[in-house]
Amino acid sequence: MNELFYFLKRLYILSGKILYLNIVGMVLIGIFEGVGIFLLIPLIGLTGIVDVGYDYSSIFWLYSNFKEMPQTLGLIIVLGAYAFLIIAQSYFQRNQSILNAKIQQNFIRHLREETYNSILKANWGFFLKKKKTDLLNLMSLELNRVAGGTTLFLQFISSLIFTFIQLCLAFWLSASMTISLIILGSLLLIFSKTFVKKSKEFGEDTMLLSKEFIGGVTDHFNGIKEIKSNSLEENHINWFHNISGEIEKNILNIVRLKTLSQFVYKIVSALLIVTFVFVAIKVLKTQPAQLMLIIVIFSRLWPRLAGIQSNLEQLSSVLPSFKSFQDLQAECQIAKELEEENYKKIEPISILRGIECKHVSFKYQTQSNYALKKINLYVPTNCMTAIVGPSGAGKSTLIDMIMGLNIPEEGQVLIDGNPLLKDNLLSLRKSISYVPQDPFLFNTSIRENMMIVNPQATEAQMWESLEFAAADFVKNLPKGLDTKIGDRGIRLSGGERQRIVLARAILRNPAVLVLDEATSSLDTENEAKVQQALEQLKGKMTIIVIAHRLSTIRNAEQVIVLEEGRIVQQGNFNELAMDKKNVFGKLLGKQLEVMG
Ligand SMILES: Nc1ncnc2c1ncn2[C@@H]1O[C@H](COP(=O)(O)OP(=O)(O)OP(=O)(O)O)[C@@H](O)[C@H]1O
Repeated sequence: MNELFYFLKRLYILSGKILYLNIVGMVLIGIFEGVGIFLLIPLIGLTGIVDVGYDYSSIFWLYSNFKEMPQTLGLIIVLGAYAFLIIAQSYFQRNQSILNAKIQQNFIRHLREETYNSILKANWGFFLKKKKTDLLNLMSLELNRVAGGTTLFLQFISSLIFTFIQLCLAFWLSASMTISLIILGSLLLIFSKTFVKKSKEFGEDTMLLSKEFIGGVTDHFNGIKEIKSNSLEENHINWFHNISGEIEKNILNIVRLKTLSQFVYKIVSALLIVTFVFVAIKVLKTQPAQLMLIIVIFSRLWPRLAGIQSNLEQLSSVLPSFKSFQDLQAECQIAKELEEENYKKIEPISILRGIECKHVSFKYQTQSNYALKKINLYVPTNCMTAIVGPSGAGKSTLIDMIMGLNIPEEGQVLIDGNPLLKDNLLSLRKSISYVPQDPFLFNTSIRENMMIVNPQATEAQMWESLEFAAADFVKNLPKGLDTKIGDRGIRLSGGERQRIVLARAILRNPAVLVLDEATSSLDTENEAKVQQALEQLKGKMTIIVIAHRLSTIRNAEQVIVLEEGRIVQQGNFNELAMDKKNVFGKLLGKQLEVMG
């Protein structure tokens, strides 16, 4: 129940006054409904049309006045009063529904924004641990379940208030009968405990299944090319068939449980009512009018109690979703890169001398071996530094370390001699443009993709960057900069995508340009063009390049050679190339062999 109280607290903080207003509305509706029901029988009785066989003077002060009135007038007044109560109740009910929706939507919007913000503001370590599709599932399906849970929760409060008011009125009419009713109601709620527990278990299953479903389907659609080209459709269709079956089974289990609890609940209530009526007539010698009241009390209160019990079950099945939000928020809090108020003040850092790694070691949480071991490295400002080495040597890990994504386990990263800490981490990233091997483009126009990094960029600046990145093919597209490029830029070739992302990186005019295999998909001609462009940047920008194709780094002022997480060589391209026996010489030798 912890998570429920946590969300109740959040609901209270976020809704404030509106929640009080809603509760007042609930109380009013409860009173109108209660009064309406309890007045109906005695009021009709006092008009004399029906003999209820009971004198209500003791409880209804109006009774004696009405007795003197002509029957028709009395009836009109009584029915008018009843109609007024119904109208007032419906009016408040409508407003309360709107208030409920406002509270629910406000809460969900905050929860959605708050979770999204805290996810985006978490550090890189958080994303290395998390499955993206789990986050997607949480932000879509689970959020909807939490939204449903908030509605249930408000309904639950409303049922409790209604029950309380009805019980007060019933108590006023007959204390002994109401006490017996409360005892019976409590017995029923205790008996519902097993159902509530089982509902929670099914709720957990629902959450796991939807996680698996979203994860699987997203993976399949992301890898659709591999699926189609390797004829893997059958495997995936089978997987989908199985998970759909499990989802169906889970839903049916929930419905079975819900209907079973309702079924048992109704039978037990009927038996209790029968016993209660028997005891009321035979033991307590209750009068017929009071018996009528008992039936009214039962008929109104029992469905509400059944509602509370079913609300409890449904709420329990949503609790796992509440809990996963609570856990995620706690995880994000731990992984937070910077305090909220400092986010707005981030300015790009100016690096005057260079970035240094001093005795840096790093290990991924899931690995037993160190990905980087005792790295000592200096990246001078406005020079080109290349990082080379065999696959898995730790090149990308090192770049992620320099960008402040990976935090060293030992050693330090220094910017102009100052340690890279939480305070200057985001400022450093503001001055970096990073181009990965598999560049990411948004499903929109080239123009919008470029403006994401620099919303103030002029058309001329955009063309200049595109030209710089040898992406002048954009000129020949029928819609030029306004060409829509599809999901992740699917309507462009790999090389075209790389050039646009490179142009985008340049448009940001960064102090540091990081290229991780950023020209691997380019043909020789375009690669040469990019080489020339990078050459122009030398002396104006710090460039860090990872490249398997060693021709790309021919002009680098410094080459760092990594092997199994260690720097094994360091120096200028030509110097390193001379020694044919070392790692760099061998890498170069192999590439020349392949090229013939
Ligand atoms: N997210 C991760 N979680 C766990 N281990 C990782 C992760 N990323 C990389 N590694 C491991 O760290 C080591 C270095 O990987 P890294 O990607 O830095 O190598 P690389 O030199 O860039 O390789 P490549 O040239 O193939 O891209 C490898 O052993 C790899 O398996």
